[in-house]
Amino acid sequence: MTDTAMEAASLGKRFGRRDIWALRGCTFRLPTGRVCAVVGPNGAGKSTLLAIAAGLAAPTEGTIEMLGTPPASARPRVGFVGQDKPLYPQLTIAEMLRLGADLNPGHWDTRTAERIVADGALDTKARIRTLSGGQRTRVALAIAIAKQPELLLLDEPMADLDPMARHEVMGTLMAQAAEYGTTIVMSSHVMADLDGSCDHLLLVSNGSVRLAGDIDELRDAYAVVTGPAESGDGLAPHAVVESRIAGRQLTALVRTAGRPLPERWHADRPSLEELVLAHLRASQTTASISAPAKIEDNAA
Ligand SMILES: Nc1ncnc2c1ncn2[C@@H]1O[C@H](COP(=O)(O)OP(=O)(O)OP(=O)(O)O)[C@@H](O)[C@H]1O
Repeated sequence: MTDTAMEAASLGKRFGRRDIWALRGCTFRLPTGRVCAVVGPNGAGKSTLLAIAAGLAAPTEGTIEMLGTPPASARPRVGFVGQDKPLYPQLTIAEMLRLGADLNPGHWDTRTAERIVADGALDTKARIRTLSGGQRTRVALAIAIAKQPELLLLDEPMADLDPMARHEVMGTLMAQAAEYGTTIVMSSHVMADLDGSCDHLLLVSNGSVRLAGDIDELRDAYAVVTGPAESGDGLAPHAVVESRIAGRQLTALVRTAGRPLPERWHADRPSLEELVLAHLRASQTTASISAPAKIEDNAA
């Protein structure tokens, strides 16, 4: 047994021969038993990372291990739902679930699969090709979860779901994590889906990991500070990730790492969204970072 769900070292992926990298120099470690949000703008490299983790694409350079082994050998212990929700359109839902059972002998929980489908009020006689995007997502999730994986990789699982279905599916995922200790790694653009549900963050931008670690620890290590614009120099000992001036007031995200701030500054613990947005804006104007803003949870 390993306590590491996913570990990458200098991971890189280049598509084609052009010198354009979808991922480059990604080093991080994700412990088991966590619900990890993979966040980043369009084209950041999230899907590429999840496809490599699922064993569906090979890295160009560097290494990645899933549950202590290469992705291909971890596959029986990993459930993956990609953005395109690969299902057989000509099969009915019932036939699709039976196929899932046949492909996962000894690793299949029929009741869970049927419950997740029933929660969406789906008719199991309906053919996959007649389902909406959100209904397909539900069937794909039912299959991935019924496989009883140790690790679930989900690429934007909420994208096609309406707000009520989102809430309900997130509840199913959290129950799975709590009951079986399943590690969940999911990408999303919707911070509201992630805040309060995820306890670990992997922030990817331009193919690099900008921030990684336990969300509570990250929020403790940073502060949103406000104060008079002319006293901005007083922040100098701290790493300023991003700062903005509105009128006479300066607002900044700083990495305090527990060190006290000058008294004239008002400091608040950042929300997950504030942490993410400040790092993303800073990654687009790297000049505004006065010290390395990236902290690793536990760099290998
Ligand atoms: N099969 C491919 N061939 C060539 N380039 C690719 C391929 N797949 C991805 N890319 C490129 O790699 C980069 C990262 O893409 P990726 O799909 O991983 O981003 P993403 O973070 O998942 O984006 P989104 O949030 O829009 O889904 C993009 O520039 C994309 O154009």
